[in-house]
Amino acid sequence: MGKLFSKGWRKRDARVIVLGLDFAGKSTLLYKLKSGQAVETCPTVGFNVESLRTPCGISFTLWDVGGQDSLRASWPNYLEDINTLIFVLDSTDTARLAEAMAALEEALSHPGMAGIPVLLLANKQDVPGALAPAEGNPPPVQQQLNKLFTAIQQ
Ligand SMILES: Nc1nc2c(ncn2[C@@H]2O[C@H](COP(=O)(O)OP(=O)(O)OP(=O)(O)O)[C@@H](O)[C@H]2O)c(=O)[nH]1
Ligand SMILES: [Mg+2]
Repeated sequence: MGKLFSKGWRKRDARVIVLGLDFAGKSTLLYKLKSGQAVETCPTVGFNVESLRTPCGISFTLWDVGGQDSLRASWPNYLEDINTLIFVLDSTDTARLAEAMAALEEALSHPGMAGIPVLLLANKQDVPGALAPAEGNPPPVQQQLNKLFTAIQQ
């Protein structure tokens, strides 16, 4: 341990990346976690980043990356050396569910994602008509995920 410190080693905060299609609610989540309040957002061009600390004292850096179609080509750049991926899904946007799953699949195929925990956040559950996590038989989101994880394991 002494050797590590003498070489200038320092524990860095966990790096958490938030991805998802445009309008999914990523920036809203970031600023809600940062300030505890709902803030008005604009579409993100590039990224927003904030340092956060959990109530039990764990520090982490949350990177919120723009989700517009034209920005998704840059996502791989954010997936190097990360600790967790949060993928935000707009549960009201059934028309783009397949597109969201394809974007998640693409992100998961990045070599840096091997062994990295992923949280899929089904956002906007307050909106009437939002896809519920257990809706349908099997639920549409679960169905898409099953397909996705089967494809990844092959
Ligand atoms: N009803 C409801 N609206 C939400 C929720 N989360 C976000 N929104 C709204 O969804 C819209 C888009 O939110 P953003 O946080 O800007 O979306 P984003 O994922 O950052 O979008 P990009 O930056 O374009 O990738 C805004 O009008 C938010 O107020 C939620 O949980 N419920
Ligand atoms: Mg945003």
